[in-house]
This record gives sequence, C-alpha cells and structure tokens, in this order.
Amino acid sequence: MVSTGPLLELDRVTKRFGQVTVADELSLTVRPGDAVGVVGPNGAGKTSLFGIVSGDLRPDSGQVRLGGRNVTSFDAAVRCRLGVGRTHQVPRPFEDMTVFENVLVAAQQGGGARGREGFRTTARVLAGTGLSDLADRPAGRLGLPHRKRLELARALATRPRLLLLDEVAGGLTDPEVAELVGMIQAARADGLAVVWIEHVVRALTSTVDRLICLAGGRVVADGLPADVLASPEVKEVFLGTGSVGGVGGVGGVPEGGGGDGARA
Ligand SMILES: Nc1ncnc2c1ncn2[C@@H]1O[C@H](COP(=O)(O)OP(=O)(O)OP(=O)(O)O)[C@@H](O)[C@H]1O
Repeated sequence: MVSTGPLLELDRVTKRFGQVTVADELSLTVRPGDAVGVVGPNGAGKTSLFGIVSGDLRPDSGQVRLGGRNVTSFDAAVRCRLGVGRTHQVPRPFEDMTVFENVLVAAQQGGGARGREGFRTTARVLAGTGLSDLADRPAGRLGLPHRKRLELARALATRPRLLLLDEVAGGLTDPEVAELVGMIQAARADGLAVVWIEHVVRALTSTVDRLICLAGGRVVADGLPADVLASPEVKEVFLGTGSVGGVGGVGGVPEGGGGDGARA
C-alpha cells in the first residue's frame, strides 16, 4: 500500500504490568522509509514498545494506527499481514527445521506468499542475508551470528513495510555487525521503514537518521542522533542508572557519539 501519511502512529498509549509502567501516554510517529533508533536503559520499555506495535501486547489505553488504520485490537498475525515485521532479542527459529524452511514458513505464514512466490521470496531473502549456503542446515545448529541473520531473514520474508529490529547486533563482533548493518541498509534502500532497538550505538548511528531515548515508558528525547546523544536528559537517564557503561554499552552517550564506548 502506498501511503504519504504516517506509517505508524502511537497515540497516548499506556501499558502497565502491575506496578510497572512500560508505556506511559506514549505518542510517536514513524513515516514510510524512516529509520529510527531506540535507546534507553534496561527496563525502559523498549521491547514492550515493539510488542505494542507488533500486536503481541495489547495496550491498556491509547491507539495504534498503521497507515492511518486503527489496529489496536488486531492480533500479531493480522498486523504482520499488514506489514509489521519484527525480530526478537533472542532469536526464535524453529530449531529442527532448516534455514530454508524457517524462512519459507515466514514468507508463507507471515507474508501470505503462495506457491512459487514463497520459494522466490525465500531464495531472495536468503541471498540478501548471506544465508544461501546454509539453506539446508537445521536452525538449531547455527551459531549466534547466523541465528541473528536468520532472525532478520524471517522478518524480511514477511515482506514488511515496517521492520522492528530488537538488538540484532548484540553479541556480534565488529565485522559481523558491519555485515548486518549492510543488510539493514539494503532493506532501507528497498523502502522499508526501520525501527531499531540497539545497545550497539555505533551500529545504530551509522544507519538511523533519528534517535528516540525511552525511560520509564516515556520518550525522553527524540531527534537527530547526535542531538539526542548529547542531550542532558539522555545523559541523566543513563548516568542515573549508576553506570553509563553498565546499561548495556551505551558508553559513548555522554561524549555525544557512541563511537568508542559503544559495545561491538
Ligand atoms: N509480560 C510481562 N510481565 C510483567 N512484566 C513485564 C513483562 N514484560 C516486560 N515486563 C517488565 O517491564 C519492564 C520493561 O521491560 P522491557 O523488556 O520492555 O524493557 P527494555 O527497555 O526492552 O529492557 P532491556 O534493555 O533490558 O531489554 C521491565 O521491568 C520488565 O521486567
């Protein structure tokens, strides 16, 4: 669907787990083709935000709109068909199925691909994520870098308009991160909007043109990455946790670049 309006809108969304508020009257907008990074200390509500957008979590109040349509009551499967693809922090492949089968299932079940279209999508996505040579390997036998790629491949196979990436670079080496960044940038070039939660700040800032900092389910800062990383509010949020490096490697934040201190 071609749309010139916002792709995703959260309108005063609130979600609580008992005493914990993971989204507190949260409002934000993502436009088609945007690339938005999300940072914030542990427990800020970042992954919960993805759950609210993907339909895995139902907000207590507020509205989620996709392409102007109110999807708040739609479940994750319907939202996936409407173009929301997501990866999980801990990859969740079908361990006994091959890499090819995992991606094919995503193309068919998530993307609604029929017949040959599913196979074509799978082959294209495997090539784009550098997994073609491992197509016949059971997912359970993949190491972390390839599991992360498979997680990305499964999300891409659903042919999303909005790609939600949850710490896809975590635990990878610098060259592995660079390869992954290349794949994400290729997805952007295809016109996908990307929202990327990541503690590896330098991977984020090489890709996104907007950064949001969350804390306590609220947006603390939203703007150009350099401005957000340099803002006193963001420094306070990270310093307030006791240790800048201790919040998962956003160690470059107070210096304004995330470069040297960021986790590889
Ligand atoms: N299903 C749930 N039931 C109860 N509490 C939850 C649930 N999901 C998340 N929480 C709590 O909500 C808070 C926010 O969690 P969330 O995973 O969204 O944070 P996060 O910013 O992604 O953190 P991290 O950087 O550690 O992944 C945490 O305190 C977490 O324990």
